[in-house]
Amino acid sequence: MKILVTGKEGQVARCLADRAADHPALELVFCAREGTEVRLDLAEPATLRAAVQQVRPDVVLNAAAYTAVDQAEDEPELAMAINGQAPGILADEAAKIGARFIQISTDYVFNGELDRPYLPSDPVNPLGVYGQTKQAGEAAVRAANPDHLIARTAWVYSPYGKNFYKSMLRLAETRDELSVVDDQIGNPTSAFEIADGLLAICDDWAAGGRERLGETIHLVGPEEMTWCGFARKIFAESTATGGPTCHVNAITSAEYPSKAKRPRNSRLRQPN
Ligand SMILES: NC(=O)C1=CN([C@@H]2O[C@H](COP(=O)(O)OP(=O)(O)OC[C@H]3O[C@@H](n4cnc5c(N)ncnc54)[C@H](OP(=O)(O)O)[C@@H]3O)[C@@H](O)[C@H]2O)C=CC1
Ligand SMILES: Cc1cn([C@H]2C[C@H](O)[C@@H](COP(=O)(O)OP(=O)(O)O[C@H]3O[C@@H](C)C(=O)[C@@H](O)[C@H]3O)O2)c(=O)[nH]c1=O
Ligand SMILES: [Mg+2]
Repeated sequence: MKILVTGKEGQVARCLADRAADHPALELVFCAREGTEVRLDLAEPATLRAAVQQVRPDVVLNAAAYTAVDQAEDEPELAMAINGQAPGILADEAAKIGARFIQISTDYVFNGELDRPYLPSDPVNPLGVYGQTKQAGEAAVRAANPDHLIARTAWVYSPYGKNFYKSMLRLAETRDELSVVDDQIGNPTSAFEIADGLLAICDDWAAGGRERLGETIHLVGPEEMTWCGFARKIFAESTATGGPTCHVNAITSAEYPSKAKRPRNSRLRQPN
């Protein structure tokens, strides 16, 4: 089964590539703005339709996105084109050739006011531009292609790209103290867990199954903690392996001003 993956250097895309060898029934074709045989720019609709027509996959997996949460507040139109509109165009082109569509979405579609982990059925109400654009992307995919899977994840870390885990270790090289917010709680998620979860579903599809088709699921790591707790865990592990460490001060979100407001409660749960 051929899977067209958007993005190549992103965290999830790199982990999908690393895991591909464990899934002999799946052939992954990566496309990005540059450096790939098939060129795809989510901000250029013509390249989306052309990429799907050129590769003619069985599944399109959209692993690329505009992920700069604060910067999105300053360029909402570009973020909306990439996260809100492009997924619908790709899902529509996939539908035209009978291909299924996988969209990755985020905890930031919720406002975080609920006092329990969010279920897929809970209403969305994003606080910032990034979340609004990802919500629009979800809606566009549902409307364009009934054979979709929307997998919401959160707080992604990996050895690749930019993420909180790598930022903490990098900052610790030059600092012996950091202040990290302790009033936002969520589920840190390894990009490898996301890759494994999505590829297991694709294996089912390749074998003729319809697992999770038409569903919105929550695919996150098993533990819940605050960003401050996550930072302390990162340094505890780093210390144990002789890596850099750092003292972590707990602060409130009000003490860490940022352009975009983040949800207080980002926890996601999958009911079954
Ligand atoms: N990171 C996180 O904490 C979370 C991420 N998600 C979602 O998971 C998915 C994967 O995220 P993650 O792997 O962390 O993302 P990354 O930020 O690591 O990578 C994003 C990728 O998207 C590509 N991209 C950005 N703009 C375009 C464009 N116009 N055309 C083509 N490609 C583009 C980037 O390419 P380039 O290298 O060229 O810039 C990059 O490869 C996304 O849908 C994201 O919204 C959900 C929850 C949490
Ligand atoms: C670097 C740093 C961050 N923080 C805070 C800011 C923020 O609230 C939190 C995490 O920082 P980040 O920059 O990783 O936050 P952010 O980029 O908002 O992370 C989000 O990215 C998008 C793509 C998602 O979809 C979300 O699930 C989530 O992972 O930690 C500190 O308190 N101290 C620090 O020194
Ligand atoms: Mg960030």
